[in-house]
Amino acid sequence: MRKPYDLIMFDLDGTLVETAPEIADAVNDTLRRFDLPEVTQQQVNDWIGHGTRELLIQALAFSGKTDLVTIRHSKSLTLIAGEFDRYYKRRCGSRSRLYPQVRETLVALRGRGVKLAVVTNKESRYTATVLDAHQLTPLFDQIVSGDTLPTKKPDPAGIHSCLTAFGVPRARALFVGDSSIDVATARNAGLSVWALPYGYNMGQPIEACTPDRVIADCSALLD
Ligand SMILES: O=C(O)COP(=O)(O)O
Repeated sequence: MRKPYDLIMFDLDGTLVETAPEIADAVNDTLRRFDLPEVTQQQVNDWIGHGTRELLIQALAFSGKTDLVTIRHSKSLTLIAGEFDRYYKRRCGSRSRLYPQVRETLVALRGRGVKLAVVTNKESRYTATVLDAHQLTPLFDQIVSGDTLPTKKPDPAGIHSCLTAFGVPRARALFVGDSSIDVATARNAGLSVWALPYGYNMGQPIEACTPDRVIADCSALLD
């Protein structure tokens, strides 16, 4: 069986799993708990990409009619983030779903001997919960979350750590994502990048960040 790449790295939110509905639920659980107005699903979609803590900070700033710096320095942020943590863990798996062709493609790629990794900005405790909720964990050889390394995407460190772990040269590796952050990460690592149009790209069409290919779904990785 043909093996076009030895290693394929995937973004998580908006690429493998549609996570935004339950993230919005957990954010709004938290806002209600602190008597703050709720935010919309579209706002949550557009805040995804920089990690879940950053998304919560955006929501608190919008809902509390204040700015991001004030929220970041607020004494209550630790308490609020702790409550969010509780709500999100409870919501994980409740309204998220795998995008079409994801599981079939991952299984088929593994069958061809391709190493598979997740490189996400989501914090590791949430990454693990989401992957476990969808029985995806055993399909990956390596998982790099937003707090695994000192830097997160678009820094290429996550990609570099996967290339090193499997001894794969850049030309034999591919990054697959849904956002300008993913495209920038791959470019920063000198890697090819394919993008999915159905995810979360901060309200912008994915074509705008010029990935090498836009694919309709993950099954294109098997062509
Ligand atoms: O948690 C986020 O905001 C982003 O996660 P992603 O890197 O998997 O898109």
